[in-house]
Amino acid sequence: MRVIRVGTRQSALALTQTGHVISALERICREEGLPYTFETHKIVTKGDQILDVTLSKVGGKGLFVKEIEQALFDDHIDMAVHSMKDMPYALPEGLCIGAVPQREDPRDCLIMKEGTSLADLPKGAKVGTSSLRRSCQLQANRPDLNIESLRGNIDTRLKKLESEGFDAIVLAAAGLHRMEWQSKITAYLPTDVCIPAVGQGALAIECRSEDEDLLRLLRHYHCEDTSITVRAERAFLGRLNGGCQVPIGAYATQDDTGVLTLVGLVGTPDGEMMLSDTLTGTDAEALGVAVAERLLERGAEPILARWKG
Ligand SMILES: NCc1[nH]cc(CCC(=O)O)c1CC(=O)O
Repeated sequence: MRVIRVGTRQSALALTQTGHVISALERICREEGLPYTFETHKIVTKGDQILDVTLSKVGGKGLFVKEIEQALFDDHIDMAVHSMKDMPYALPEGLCIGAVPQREDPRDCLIMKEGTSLADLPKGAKVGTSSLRRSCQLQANRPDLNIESLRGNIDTRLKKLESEGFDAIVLAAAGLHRMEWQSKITAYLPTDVCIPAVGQGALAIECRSEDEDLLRLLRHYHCEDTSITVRAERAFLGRLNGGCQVPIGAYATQDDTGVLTLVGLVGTPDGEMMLSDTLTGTDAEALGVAVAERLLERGAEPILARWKG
């Protein structure tokens, strides 16, 4: 019997999604008769320590994953459960994504005090998000809205809706679904109104590339449909070299014939500039790069340059 040590952040959402992953792996082990048990290891990341500061000011990629990856290298844990959208494009040498489970709902959603849709928000309503991508697309749609910073884990953000006088806040539907808080959702923002973050709604199971034993188990849990669409989105991100401080979004889908459609977005946080483009293809990486290059040709470079630093 091998004990698999599973590393995770210690936010309520991280622990819940790690619990789901472990349950799914335990079920696979029962069904396949495989000799593994699982143990949760909580790890504090730099991102958790600075949740109160605007992350876009601090900058840096992978704030929620570095310490966890170090624990993999140090052999303190065997695998890690991450939100895919927190993963930087490039993985350190020696680590790999052993499985991408099936994606949850990729959409953003509004949680409102009153009303039932974005259109119901009064002129000048105070909307909470610290995501430059969400701010860009909301402002493009509703320039009158007052977007204000909202930091913290999702439980903290939901509390701030009440305590800090927001009319609405924007969160990823996936996190709320995993917490079984879907009843708090007022309205889903369609993916063409608010293009999601790269990898939103998906998880990444990371492990050491040399751990073939664990990789063999993880293969049973892998969802290739999710993985291929996320690869297209991440190739887009990689070509633009974007971190979390850049208003970038991308969303890929696949039809039953295997053809991928990828929509990519680059904009400014005030929504005054917003470039998006859609292409179809069958090679995920090539498609991601092609959409990124279309946007670069159309003037994305100066937008990206402004937010590097
Ligand atoms: N930015 C933090 C973060 N990282 C992953 C999720 C949950 C959704 C997901 O798995 O994509 C969230 C919360 C949110 O954006 O509302």
